[in-house]
Amino acid sequence: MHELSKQFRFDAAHTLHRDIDAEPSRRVHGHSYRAEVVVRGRPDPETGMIIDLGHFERLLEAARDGLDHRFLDDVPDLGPATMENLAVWVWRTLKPTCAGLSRIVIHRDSSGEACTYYGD
Ligand SMILES: Nc1nc2c(c(=O)[nH]1)N=C([C@H](O)[C@H](O)COP(=O)(O)OP(=O)(O)OP(=O)(O)O)CN2
Ligand SMILES: [Zn+2]
Repeated sequence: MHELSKQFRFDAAHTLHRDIDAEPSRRVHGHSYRAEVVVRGRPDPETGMIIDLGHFERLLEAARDGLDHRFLDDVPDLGPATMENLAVWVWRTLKPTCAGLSRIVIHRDSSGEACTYYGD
């Protein structure tokens, strides 16, 4: 069994209601994110690939389009724009087209934070 991964970056703004550092979090502010998408499977014996990385990149474009340079508070079905919810949103967006989807990791590199979602 193999795992193959590809990443995309997006920059987005949001507000967040929380009980610590509440005031700056409630103001509109932005983050740079890196999303890592992992698929799991056996390479096709003829192609030697789980999925061609060119196809993989095109599938990921749908998720990137929905998040990059967006106000995340307005993204349908996201809920509070936490890394947890972003991971679920990317999973739900890719699941119908991305066979063998195994996990989504949302990174915020500037602060050394990451959240991983393995599906339900
Ligand atoms: N469990 C989670 N907790 C928090 C999340 C999250 O996604 N999941 N997100 C936030 C906020 O986005 C908040 O803006 C982060 O604030 P803070 O950690 O104070 O960091 P900075 O805004 O200073 O980070 P930079 O990216 O370096 O500007 C809070 N909690
Ligand atoms: Zn934030």
